[in-house]
Amino acid sequence: MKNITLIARPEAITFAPEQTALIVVDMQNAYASKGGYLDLAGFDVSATKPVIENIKTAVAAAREAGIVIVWFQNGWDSDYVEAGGPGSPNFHKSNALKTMRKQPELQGTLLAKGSWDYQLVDELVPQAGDIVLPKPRYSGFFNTPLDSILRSRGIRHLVFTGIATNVCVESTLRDGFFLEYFGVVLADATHQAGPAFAQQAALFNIETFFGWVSDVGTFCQALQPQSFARIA
Ligand SMILES: NC(=O)N/C=C\C(=O)O
Repeated sequence: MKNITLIARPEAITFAPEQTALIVVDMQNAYASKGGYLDLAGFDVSATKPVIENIKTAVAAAREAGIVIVWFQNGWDSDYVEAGGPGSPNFHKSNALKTMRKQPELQGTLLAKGSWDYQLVDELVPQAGDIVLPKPRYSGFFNTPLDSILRSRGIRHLVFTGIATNVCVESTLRDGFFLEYFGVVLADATHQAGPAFAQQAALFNIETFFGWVSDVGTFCQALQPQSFARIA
């Protein structure tokens, strides 16, 4: 297949579709829906609808171009054994766990496997051939088979979408950088947890130190000739 050149910041990046994965990070009700974990913990999720739509567009374009789609779901068993106890920093820093300690009636609901909160939003549905991976911490590389799955397919480029830009997207892209993956974020297919400056800071860090930043329209445009070539 022909290489694709994506216009991005700080410069364009070229990749082969068969060596690329589109990573959709944690598009669960917890992170994108009213009544989900972030909302209950006091984070603003009012602007996530366009992000969901943009991810849908990016996923469709990537699939058409032969790019593998990896969906992450963040969370733990409903007894929170996988979340770690007081000996884990996650126990102290996870705002989901903290929210449930403050509001014990929520215990067993936030980010618990099998719950509505854990489910991907209704608008985003993995298809046969996609890879769906649970993850127990912010980085998608930690305690998951992601690295071996990517290596076994010769994948070297990762295009990131999802929530939250400044937490799980950035953590996964950074870990990927250390493992020699090229990471690109589609900015309008991501949303931060926290104030707008958290989004700007994450994107600044990524484009300056760890990877590249582009957007969904530019990504689709870059893939389009590929799609036409495949159809013709
Ligand atoms: N998916 C994420 O970026 N998660 C951010 C915070 C959390 O899970 O507590």
